[in-house]
Amino acid sequence: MSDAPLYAVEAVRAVEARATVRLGDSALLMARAGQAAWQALLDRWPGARRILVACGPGNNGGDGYVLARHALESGRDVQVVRLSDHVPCGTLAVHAAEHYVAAGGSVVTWSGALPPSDIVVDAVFGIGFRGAPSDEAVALFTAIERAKLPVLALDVPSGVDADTGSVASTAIRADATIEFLLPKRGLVTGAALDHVGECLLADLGLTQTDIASNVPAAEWLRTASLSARLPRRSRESHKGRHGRVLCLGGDLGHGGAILMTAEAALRAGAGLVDVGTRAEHVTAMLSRRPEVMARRVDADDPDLRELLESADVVALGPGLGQEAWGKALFEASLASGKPLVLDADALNLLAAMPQALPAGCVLTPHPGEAARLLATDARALQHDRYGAANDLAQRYNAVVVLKGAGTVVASPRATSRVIGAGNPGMAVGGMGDVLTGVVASLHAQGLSAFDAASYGALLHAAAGDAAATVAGPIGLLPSDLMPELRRLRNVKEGA
Ligand SMILES: NC(=O)C1=CN([C@@H]2O[C@H](COP(=O)(O)OP(=O)(O)OC[C@H]3O[C@@H](n4cnc5c(N)ncnc54)[C@H](O)[C@@H]3O)[C@@H](O)[C@H]2O)[C@@H](O)CC1
Ligand SMILES: [K+]
Repeated sequence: MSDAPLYAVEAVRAVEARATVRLGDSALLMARAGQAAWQALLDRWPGARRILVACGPGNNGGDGYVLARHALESGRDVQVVRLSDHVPCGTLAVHAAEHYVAAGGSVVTWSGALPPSDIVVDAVFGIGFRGAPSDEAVALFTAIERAKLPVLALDVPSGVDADTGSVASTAIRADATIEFLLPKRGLVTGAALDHVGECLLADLGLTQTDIASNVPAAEWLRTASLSARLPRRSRESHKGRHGRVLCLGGDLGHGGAILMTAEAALRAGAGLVDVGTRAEHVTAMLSRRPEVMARRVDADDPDLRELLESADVVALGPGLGQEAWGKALFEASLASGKPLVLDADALNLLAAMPQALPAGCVLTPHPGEAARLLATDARALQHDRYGAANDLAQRYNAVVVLKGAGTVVASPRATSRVIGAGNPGMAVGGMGDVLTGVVASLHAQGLSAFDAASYGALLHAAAGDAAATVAGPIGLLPSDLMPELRRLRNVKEGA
């Protein structure tokens, strides 16, 4: 799969309105949605005989009634279940329900137990879902989950906010979700990823004119497009042409962090990599990775100034600590005016001492660090990852890589990007140190801060996916990514 534009719900509604006018029939999109969903169900679960369709009150429920009618007309045993207050409202949903009943379909009000079935179709809420589900809806969602049947969600798994990716306390977990019209940005990041299952798209016959002026809210980056985005090398190149990265960090007890950053910078193609760290770590680093130029640095050290001067990009933060030594390195780096990639304790120091950053900086916070920078809490921040990443990018006039499932990369001046790769095995200490090195490396090799952050995050996630294929995601180590970074960095465009 290649990169794809993603849309906000407001844009989806505008496009729907334009397509409806063009088609001259307000019911046609719903008819196509229900038909496409029925076809998707047949393709994936051809043996399903007993089909349970949970229908809500809005047009998502309307899509469910259309699917139910197709299933009925195909000779399946169909049951629509709805909550007592989920009587269809709105002309389209009312007509779809009437049509289903006229074809001989039955509807039962949910009484606390699910009728026997082979598959559940979730048509309770779509893009119109807001707030929290009622107690009755929570009980229905819980019963569906406990039934352990395959679930096909129509447009959006009910309980998920298609705009922000925020998930209600209880929400449908689908095996597959068939989105209608356009892919929605909320379904590819954060907690939503645990609910969508396989994502399918039915564009319902949209034309480019329907989409027209609706700009995408985000761009979804996929591994397949990675090789085309990375800098190439000419045959007559030399080490001075591929950027010099200075990695600063590794306070006592944390020397491994900055070594992983440095090694990742090399594996991602930087020509020269220096490390400024504690004297105690230098010998160990040189014996483990002699290609790294490791030196002791201290505050007000002429060596530190010299290192900063010769660097193209500074990777600052892994294992830095927040004591006097770390603070001195942090302050010297900011004063140098060099482009910085700030991670870990460099972000914590920035949160404690907010200040303007030099041009071309990248921040790589996990949700906890981002929450500290925005003076909020991580749970609240996770309810709107796009909003949080954008707020940070504006506040610091820097590129922001908000890590976590569906990493969001925001720039103060461009449409956000979301990483469509990565796996839960990457949730382990040290992965962020590797990411910092990769981003700094690509930045030093000439990519802009935004491209280095985006394609660096994609390269890192793709390397994590490749490494996880060896023996599964659990137990994956950051060092396992190193050979994969190298391999992916050398994949030829189009290969
Ligand atoms: N927008 C489009 O482009 C198209 C939309 N279609 C379908 O229509 C859906 C959107 O329809 P609607 O705008 O009617 O919205 P939904 O059907 O998603 O949900 C809105 C209904 O749910 C209720 N509701 C929302 N949050 C609730 C909560 N927390 N507790 C209880 N009730 C709640 C609302 O009061 C309203 O009755 C799409 O997701 C899609 O499935 C399709 O028919 C085809 C085209
Ligand atoms: K749904």
